[in-house]
Amino acid sequence: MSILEVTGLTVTRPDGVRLVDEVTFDVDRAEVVGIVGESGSGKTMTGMALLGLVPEPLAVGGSIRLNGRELVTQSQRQWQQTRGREIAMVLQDPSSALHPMLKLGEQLTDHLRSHLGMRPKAARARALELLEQVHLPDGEDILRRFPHQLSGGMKQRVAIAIALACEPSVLVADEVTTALDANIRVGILRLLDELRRTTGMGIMFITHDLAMLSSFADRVSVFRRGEIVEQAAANELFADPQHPYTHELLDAVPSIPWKMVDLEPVGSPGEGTLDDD
Ligand SMILES: Nc1ncnc2c1ncn2[C@@H]1O[C@H](COP(=O)(O)OP(=O)(O)OP(=O)(O)O)[C@@H](O)[C@H]1O
Repeated sequence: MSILEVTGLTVTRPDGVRLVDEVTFDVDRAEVVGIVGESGSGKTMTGMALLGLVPEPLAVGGSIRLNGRELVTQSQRQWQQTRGREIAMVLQDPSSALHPMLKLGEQLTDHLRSHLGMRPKAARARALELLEQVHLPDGEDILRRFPHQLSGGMKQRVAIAIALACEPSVLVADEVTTALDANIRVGILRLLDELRRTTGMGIMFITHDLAMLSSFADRVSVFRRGEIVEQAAANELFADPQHPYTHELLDAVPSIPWKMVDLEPVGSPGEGTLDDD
């Protein structure tokens, strides 16, 4: 059974315009589902709907079942329980997940204390464990730093560590590599690839970069104007795209460099886990 089943999801403006229009897809355990499409096609809005974060006065309809439980009809209080615990999100700008004036140690342990009710000592130990899980060496040192003292790639790893804290079943990763340099981007992809294997977490990976999905995603959904126009296993989609819009997207990619990147295990020689810039 899929851990996440989205059926006929809609996000509608008060004037009746649908920003997300009858979207249906699912995510299995340890699976990466790529969501691709042009700017404004409803990718982020779909991700926001999965976390109960669609702003008023927009209305959400359809069904989102997570681990068999319906989310669309739940109360704000229930959403607060679901967010972070069962489903988490990482965004393009890691700074949005981090308070600029607080040391990372404080932020990580506060998060663990408030979400899991951990005591200070246990929260600190868990924070170090999480930093190790995202391959940030010298966790003690990281915990003493402020966000601005880390590179973009390191900050994104910390944001991922925070997202992992409550061991969510699904991670929504929205353009998480877009702001990063190419080599650091590969490091983050390898990390996510490792995490889904080791934790069983499903990943909904939103990107405008179809090429990137060729070596990373198991399945791909192509969004256009709020709708899914094509949905297929990644290898099928790249080998034999069906929809004219998918052809258009593929034609816009000069080559598929990522196809050549066989994702190696994280921490393998040459990756450089400490991606300071
Ligand atoms: N708060 C809002 N109220 C009304 N419309 C909105 C709101 N936020 C976004 N939209 C509109 O919803 C549509 C879908 O936006 P969304 O951000 O989901 O697109 P996207 O595919 O993620 O694009 P991008 O790749 O640029 O992030 C767009 O037309 C956008 O203008």
